[in-house]
Amino acid sequence: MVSKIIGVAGAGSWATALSVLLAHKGYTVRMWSRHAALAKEITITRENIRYLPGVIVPPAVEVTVHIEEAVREADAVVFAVPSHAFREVLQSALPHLSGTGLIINAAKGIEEDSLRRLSQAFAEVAGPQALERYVALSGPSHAEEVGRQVPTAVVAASSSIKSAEYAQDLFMCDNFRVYTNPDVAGVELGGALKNVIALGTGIADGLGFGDNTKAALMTRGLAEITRLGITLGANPLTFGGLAGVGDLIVTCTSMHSRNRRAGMAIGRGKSLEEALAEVGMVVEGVRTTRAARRLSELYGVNMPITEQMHEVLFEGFSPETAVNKLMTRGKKHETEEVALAAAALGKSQF
Ligand SMILES: NC(=O)C1=CN([C@@H]2O[C@H](COP(=O)(O)OP(=O)(O)OC[C@H]3O[C@@H](n4cnc5c(N)ncnc54)[C@H](O)[C@@H]3O)[C@@H](O)[C@H]2O)C=CC1
Ligand SMILES: O=C(CO)COP(=O)(O)O
Repeated sequence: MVSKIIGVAGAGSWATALSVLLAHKGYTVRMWSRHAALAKEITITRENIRYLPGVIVPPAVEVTVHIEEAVREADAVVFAVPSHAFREVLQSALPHLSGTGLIINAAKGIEEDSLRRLSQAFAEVAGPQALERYVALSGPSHAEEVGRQVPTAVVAASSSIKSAEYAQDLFMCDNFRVYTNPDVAGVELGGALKNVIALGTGIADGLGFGDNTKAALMTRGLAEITRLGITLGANPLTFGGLAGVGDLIVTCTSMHSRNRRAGMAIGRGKSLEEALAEVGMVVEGVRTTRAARRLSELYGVNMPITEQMHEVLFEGFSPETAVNKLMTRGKKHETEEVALAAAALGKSQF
């Protein structure tokens, strides 16, 4: 059974692409924008020119500035706001949500202060019993391509297989294939941590390095993502899936990636602030670099690329110095540290 009215919290590129997809599937979509001007513009022009130009927004997508209107009658609500806004937006929506509808979170990040994954933030706000209605939607899926109906595959993760399958049915269509996965931690960590590596590959591109460098960063990036993930209780197999290596590939190589584009600007000599202004949309990897570095320290997980990203973004080191430090680290055995993390599996308190 699928729902007829879907609320969407957010009106950026991902919220718009998902709203369009859901409208094409025949649902009524109620999208919430915090900006009245944007809501009005989309309603009149049927296009989100600022965030997703060139994609027609069907009449079945209604735009409102009142979150209660977007979620009140909804059978399921999709959250597609930046991860740092998720908790706050959820809190404002919560009193108006039905007690039974599905909550699908499409944001990719880790809370910077609490170090919580977004399902953990959700449980704190809505109560742990509500987690069975929570689904994390992740995987390689740039809004610009989903908006053009380019074939795309993603993953819906939930502790409840029923909820994951409900989300699968909700989104699945000829050009949007949805897999389910019970490993919420792995799916959330894969989706968040790949953004740090994408900033790094962007910097490498901006510096004028080649494909060898990119492949090295992606592969060793996946190794450190997997190490942290395993330590935090994720299933190692998830990192070989769509929310792991799949999203890492697309974000590190795509011209659409906001994280990669911000990295490229930094590699070409721009400051972080200049790079963020140039991209003009949320660059999740910046906050996630801080969170991931703190998690790596807290849990004693070696994450050299994340460490260097932190030095470049926040400690004033040059990208060239970071590359040099990574290349001249002590000799390593390729799989040793992942094996150690796997051996410690089950010991995490997080
Ligand atoms: N753009 C994409 O292709 C994809 C994005 N995502 C994830 O979706 C989330 C949203 O990303 P985008 O749509 O790209 O961002 P965006 O920058 O295109 O849009 C962000 C939207 O959130 C609103 N917003 C910003 N701060 C807010 C706050 N404090 N409270 C409420 N609303 C706020 C903005 O006004 C805007 O409407 C991120 O976590 C991102 O990683 C996931 C998959 C694909
Ligand atoms: O997560 C994404 C694609 O799967 C979007 O990545 P960016 O935020 O870097 O554009």
